[in-house]
Amino acid sequence: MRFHTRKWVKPEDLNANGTLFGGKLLAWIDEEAALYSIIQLENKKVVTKYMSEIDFKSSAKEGDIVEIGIEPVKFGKTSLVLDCEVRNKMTRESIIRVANIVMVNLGEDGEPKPHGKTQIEYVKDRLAQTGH
Ligand SMILES: CCCCCCCCCCCCCCCC(=O)SCCNC(=O)CCNC(=O)[C@H](O)C(C)(C)COP(=O)(O)OP(=O)(O)OC[C@H]1O[C@@H](n2cnc3c(N)ncnc32)[C@H](O)[C@@H]1OP(=O)(O)O
Repeated sequence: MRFHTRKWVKPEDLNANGTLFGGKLLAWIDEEAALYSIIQLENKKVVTKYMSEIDFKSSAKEGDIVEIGIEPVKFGKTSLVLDCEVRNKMTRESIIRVANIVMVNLGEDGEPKPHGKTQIEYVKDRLAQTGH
């Protein structure tokens, strides 16, 4: 799994217990999954359809740096299924794992639309194909 994004845990991200608020972490995961899908599917109309069991394994505290990892599990017809893990950058301890996040590719009408993708694509290869 590649850990693309880092976040710094700030005072506004904390719960009453003084640790990272779970809802904030889920918002970061949702945004990461959406951005990953937008880039892979080359469409900005992508929505989150489903998230599997959410397992908070450990917490993070103010000042910690967490990193968000994501990898595709399956390219469906209109969907892209992702696996996501967030871990503490210093200790590498896993904080949360969401094994199945289903993102759906939409057309202009807001209905699911086949994305035509079957595997990960890298931006550098896309640029090479267009002669950049
Ligand atoms: C470069 C440009 C920059 C642009 C800069 C943009 C910036 C961007 C910033 C970030 C942005 C953040 C964005 C966050 C993302 C949201 O927060 S999205 C908001 C929350 N989500 C929603 O509102 C979605 C509400 N749900 C719906 O609208 C409808 O359920 C949907 C998604 C259109 C799907 O409709 P449906 O009738 O269920 O469709 P259906 O054809 O049955 O299924 C579609 C696919 O989903 C799968 N599926 C359906 N139900 C399930 C289920 N329960 N479990 C598993 N899979 C399922 C199906 O198997 C199917 O997959 P495929 O076999 O085709 O691959």
